[in-house]
Amino acid sequence: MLIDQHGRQLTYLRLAVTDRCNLRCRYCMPEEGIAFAPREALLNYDEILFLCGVLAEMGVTKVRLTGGEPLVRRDLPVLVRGLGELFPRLAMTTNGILLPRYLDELAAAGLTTFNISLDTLRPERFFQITRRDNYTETLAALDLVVERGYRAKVNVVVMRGVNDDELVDFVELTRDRPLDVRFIEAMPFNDDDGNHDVFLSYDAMLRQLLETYPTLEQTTAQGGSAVTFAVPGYRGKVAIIPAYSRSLCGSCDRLRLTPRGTMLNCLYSTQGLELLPLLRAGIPRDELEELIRQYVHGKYATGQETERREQQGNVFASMTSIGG
Ligand SMILES: Nc1nc2c(ncn2[C@@H]2O[C@H](COP(=O)(O)OP(=O)(O)OP(=O)(O)O)[C@@H](O)[C@H]2O)c(=O)[nH]1
Ligand SMILES: C[S@@+](CC[C@H](N)C(=O)[O-])C[C@H]1O[C@@H](n2cnc3c(N)ncnc32)[C@H](O)[C@@H]1O
Ligand code: SF4
Ligand code: SF4
Repeated sequence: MLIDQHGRQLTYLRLAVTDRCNLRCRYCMPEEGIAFAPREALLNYDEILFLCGVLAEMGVTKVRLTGGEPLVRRDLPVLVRGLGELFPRLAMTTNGILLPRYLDELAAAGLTTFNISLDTLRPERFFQITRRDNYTETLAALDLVVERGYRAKVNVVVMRGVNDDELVDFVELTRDRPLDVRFIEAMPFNDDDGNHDVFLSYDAMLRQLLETYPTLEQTTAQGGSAVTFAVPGYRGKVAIIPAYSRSLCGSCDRLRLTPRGTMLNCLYSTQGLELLPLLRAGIPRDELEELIRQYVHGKYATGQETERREQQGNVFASMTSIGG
């Protein structure tokens, strides 16, 4: 089992398979992109599956594919088939653009839970936020996933003065559809990303929701990445993710693997365990397991503590290097 020094068991791996993306969301990546990893700097599928086999034996039961945009990595369904043999729970976070093309193959491989990122329901605003013109495709992906009966969540990064006038429109999506709409705090990850300027806190979002929906009920105890609510009578749920406030760290069960093969024990970690060179040097499995065990054990109590102890200046050019 993977247990940290605070007694939390880590059972959930967020696997970022690429740092590339077909969008350029302003809160995530600079317009010109970043210095993307060349192919040889990425973990290949054999390496990913080997590592995942080790982690499955150490108690990881759930994997979420993320990125960058996971669906731009070539032959992704091949990887998903391999992961499907290792883990009972497989999920993906995606911008949806390529999802209709791969949905059947992914579902056959065991992937039936999709978090789709969509920050606005207005086409012209979609272009302003993502710098690309794919509103129709993203919406079509969401419709398709719901129509096929798969579990779907909609991720909305809320930005003050940009899309914070759309919270009610998003909640209304849950009236007749079994969707979770999740409002996410915009997380600053370096000094230049502009996310401080548009930040709207968990508390401010909740206040805004209660003005229109005074009967909003909290439906979960705190846990996972979100606090979940429901409007009585609506089919779906509404949630808020305190990505920056970090109020849910006490029950954190997450471990991350970056596209370049670095293990991170927190979203706010910058000094991870670099596994790619170790794998390529042929590290014996028992030594690898011991290193992972020690690294996980050192996980700090909160994201704030991780940030305080580890971050030195602008380390990440983009959220795509971490996977969110
Ligand atoms: N602070 C913090 N934020 C997180 C963490 N995991 C996810 N988030 C935030 O939540 C956003 C949405 O994450 P998703 O990729 O949809 O995954 P998830 O919320 O873990 O999804 P579930 O498995 O459905 O709970 C991310 O972009 C982050 O901003 C976490 O461990 N810590
Ligand atoms: C990095 S993306 C990768 C997966 C996929 N490309 C997508 O957008 O769904 C994962 C999640 O992180 C969120 N995200 C990216 N940058 C963020 C930021 N600065 N603050 C909060 N969430 C962010 C995205 O909205 C998305 O829901
Ligand atoms: S949030 Fe997702 S879709 Fe948007 S740029 Fe980042 S990786 Fe791409
Ligand atoms: S900030 Fe770090 S410790 Fe807190 S929930 Fe996120 S990954 Fe876990």
